[in-house]
Parts: sequence; C-alpha cells; structure tokens
Amino acid sequence: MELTLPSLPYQLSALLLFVLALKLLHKKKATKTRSKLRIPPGPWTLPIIGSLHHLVRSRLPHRTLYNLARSHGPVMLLRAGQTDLVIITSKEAAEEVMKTHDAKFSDRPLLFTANMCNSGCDIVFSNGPYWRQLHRICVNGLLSSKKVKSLSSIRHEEVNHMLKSLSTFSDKKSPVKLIEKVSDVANNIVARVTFGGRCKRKEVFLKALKEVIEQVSWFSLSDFFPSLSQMDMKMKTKSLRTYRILDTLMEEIVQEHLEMQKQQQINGKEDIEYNLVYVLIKAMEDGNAGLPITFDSVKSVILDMFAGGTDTTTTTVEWTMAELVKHPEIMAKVQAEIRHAVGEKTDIDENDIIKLNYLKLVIKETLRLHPPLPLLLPRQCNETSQILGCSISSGARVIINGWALGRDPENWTDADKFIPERFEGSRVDFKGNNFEFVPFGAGRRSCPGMEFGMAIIEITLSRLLLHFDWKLPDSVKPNDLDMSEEFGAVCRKKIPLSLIPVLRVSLSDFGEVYNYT
Ligand code: HEM
Repeated sequence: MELTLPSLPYQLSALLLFVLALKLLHKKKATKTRSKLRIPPGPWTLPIIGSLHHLVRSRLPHRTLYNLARSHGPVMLLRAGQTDLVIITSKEAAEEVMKTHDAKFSDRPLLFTANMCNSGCDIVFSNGPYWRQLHRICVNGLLSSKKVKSLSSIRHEEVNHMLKSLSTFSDKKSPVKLIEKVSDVANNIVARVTFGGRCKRKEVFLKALKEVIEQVSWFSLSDFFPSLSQMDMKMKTKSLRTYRILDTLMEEIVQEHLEMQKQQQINGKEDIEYNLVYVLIKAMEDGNAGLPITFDSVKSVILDMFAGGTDTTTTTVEWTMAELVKHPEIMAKVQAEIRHAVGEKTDIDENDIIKLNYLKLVIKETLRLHPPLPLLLPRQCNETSQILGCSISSGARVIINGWALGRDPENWTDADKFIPERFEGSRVDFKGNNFEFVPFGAGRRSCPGMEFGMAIIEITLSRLLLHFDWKLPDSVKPNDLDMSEEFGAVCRKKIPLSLIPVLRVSLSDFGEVYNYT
C-alpha cells in the first residue's frame, strides 16, 4: 500500500496544533507550580515593557518606588522588559535579604554599560572568588581601620588646602558653591591614596570619570531587554568613547608606577611611596593571590575607589551643611561642641573628633534623610529564595530602597524631620546591624569604604564648622532653602548649596600645600 503524506498546509496546521497543545500544557504546569509559591505583588503591566512605564518618567526612582511599594507591599515585583526587578522596602525584608539569605543575594548583576566599561573585573561588579580576592586586597591595602588612621596627614593637608581657599571668600558678599571646594578635597585625597595624586590631565580624568560613573550606575535599556543590546548603539558608543579616554589615562598612571618601581629597584631604593596601585601591582606580579589579578583589574579598581569614595562623601558634606543652615539652632549647637572641644587650640585633629558626639549624631541624621546611594547598589539572586513568604526566582535583580527604610514612619517618629537627637542614647547605627538604617548597605556586599568615607566627612565638616560661620545669601531665608534632590551617580542636592563663609577661628599654620605634578 502506498503511503501518502498529507499536503503541506495540512502538515503546518497539525504542527501548529501540536505547539499550541504543548504551550497549554506548559502554562497549566507553570500555573500549578506558581500557585504554590507566592509571587511578589506588583503594579499593573503592559505587554512587552512590563512595569517599566511606572519608572520611565521618574526623575527620583527611590521616591517613585517607595510610593508604588505603599500600594503593593515591602517585597514588590516589577517586570522590567525581560528582567524581573524585586524591590525591598521594609526593614524585615531588608534583614532577610542582607542577613538571613545574604549569600543568595550577594552577587551583583553585570549591568550592560558596566560590562562594556570592563567592570566585570573590579570589586563593584565582580562576583565569587575573584570579588573576594579583590575585596581583601583593597581592605588590607587601603580601607582597614589601621590604614585609614595612618592616612590622616593626607586628609589634614587636603582640608587645609580647602580652608585656605575658602578664607579668601570670607565676609565677601559673593557666596561660594560649597560642593566645588569639598569635591576637591575628596578627589585629591582619593587620588593621593590610590595613585599618589599623579595624573597629568586631572580635569579630563575627572570629567570622563564623572560621565562613566553616571552611565554605569543605573540600568540602561539593554539591562531590561538583553536581546536588544545590539540595538542600544547610542548608549554603547557614548559609553565606549568616554571609557576609552579614562582607560588611556589610567593606563598611563599604572605604566608610570611600573616605570618608577623599576627605577627605584635599579637605584636600590627600598622606600617606595605607598599607594593602592603599588599594592595591586604587587599582587599582580606576585601571582600568588589565588586567581591572577589582571592589568585591567588594577585599572578598574582605581575607578572603583573614585566612584565609591568621592561623590558619596562630598554629597554627604553638602547635605549636612544644607540641613545645618536650614536649622540654625542645630548649627549653633554643633559649632559650640566643636569649638569647646578644641579649646585654646586653633586646629582640630582626628583625636578631637572622637569626642564630638553631637557632630556624629548630625551626620547620622543626614545619612538617614539623604543617603548618597538611596537604592544601594543592585544585587542579583543566585538561588530561588523566599523573602517574607514571597518567592524570588534565581536571576532576579534585587533593589533595596535604603532611602525608604530611612523614612519609613513605622521605624521613625517624624520621619521627614531633621532631628539629630533621635540617635541620642540609641543603639541604631549605620554599621549594617540595623536594617532600618543602611546608608552603607549590610552583609558581605556592604560598603568596604565606610571608615575611610566617614574619616573624610568628619574632618571636613568639623573644620568647616570650627573655622567659619556660614551665612546664606541675603535673598534666601533658612526656611526657604531648596532641598530638592537630583538622582544620578549619587543623589545630590539639585541646586548646589551657596554660602558665605565668615572666618571665626584663625587658620594658624596650613603646613605644606600638596603640589600635583
Ligand atoms: C558616605 C560615604 C559612602 C557611602 C554612603 C557609601 C555607600 C555604599 C553603598 C550603599 C554600597 C552598596 C552596599 C550594598 O550593596 O549593600 C557601597 C559599596 C561600595 N563602596 Fe561605598 N560608600 C561610601 C564611601 C565609600 C568609600 C570612601 C569607598 C572607597 C574609597 C567606597 C567603596 C565602595 C565599594 C568598592 C563598594 C562595592 C562593594 C562591593 O560590591 O562589594 N565607598 N557603598
């Protein structure tokens, strides 16, 4: 008997029916499994883009996400294109993510732009053993308590430099944009401790760095639609162009260090100046750090130190000063404390700072209301887990809304008010044990530069407040001071704080002002 095959249209319809049946079966199975697990609730979605439209127009995502979470709960799912974003907005949920299940949530997603800018081999975006190794090298080489203390003279010199420049504005009618002066302090300190301050084109370096940090610090279209990444050409070209400038400058810095090291060895000199690039070069050359440290890693880690250590500290100083001029009674109290602690001296050192309890409360309160990284840094779930009874699937990106935790009326009375006294006698601190207050994150991925950052913030603020009184320009009243935010690499003050410094305690001896080559 001859076997006849059905005609082509017939074959196609049979195939279609078969595929449909398979899909139905799969869907039924998936619904059955899903009904057992509680998928986190979330806002309504649109085909293809999911929940992205809720975020698209938002200039302040931490506030938008907080408002959405008020309707949907502390563990909220946003379907962002092809990516699941889970937003954490309560201290209980934050504790589960950063403590109970810390290991499952301590990977970082490799964001599209960061990946292009070589960041897979740095601390911020690497994972697993390579991350552990770089983290250890940086903590031992620069960020440990002992190391931070040993670098106090560098901080002192750089703050002197700023005070000297500010004193030329004293009592003049024209105000100073404080952020510009304070940025110099943070940039110079980080430049000196990471690569000895040597950078031939400092301005170009800082400009390119700022752009790259802005580009890698938030999601791009390709992060939500990985399959469209080839089409995200505009972003790609822009990021690559800026990154190449930065890479060339960093290449020069590292090569120069290698050259100087060679010269010093030839001349038999043992006292090689200490900085992080030498520490990293040594780890790279020794090759016994476990996984080999690459040349790209050395360059990317320098970037991490700038990205982590400059804008975060600068913006905290600016927000603190803004809150103080807005609250003259708190300003008077903190200045009285500092001037009393210093007594007859005309200077303050880091031993005096230990005694400045009220200043510490003021800084804590600023970090509660204005955490520089309101959404911390994104994490990625590496094993399906349960958070407050909701199932978070492996691969989901997790955002902890630290800003919302610091403003949650469940955790804080008069949550939006600046009241440093709330921390008086309280055990709540930012060291990662109190999940309602996590400006530095918590768990293994918490900020390794916390002590270094706090040392810069404390010395800068205490000396600004010791030596100067601060006046707002005539046209601005404390109550009218604009406190709007701008979300970028950090959440900074949208309108830079402009103040008139009035010299009160003379600036005796500035010592040497550091010269950049
Ligand atoms: C006011 C100052 C600072 C604040 C508020 C801050 C805040 C943060 C936050 C929220 C994170 C993410 C934590 C998480 O995901 O749980 C982080 C990570 C990080 N910070 Fe800081 N930071 C500050 C200063 C610094 C300084 C001075 C440095 C170094 C010079 C630094 C280097 C880093 C690095 C390398 C990471 C990535 C850690 C990792 O992924 O393992 N930070 N920081």
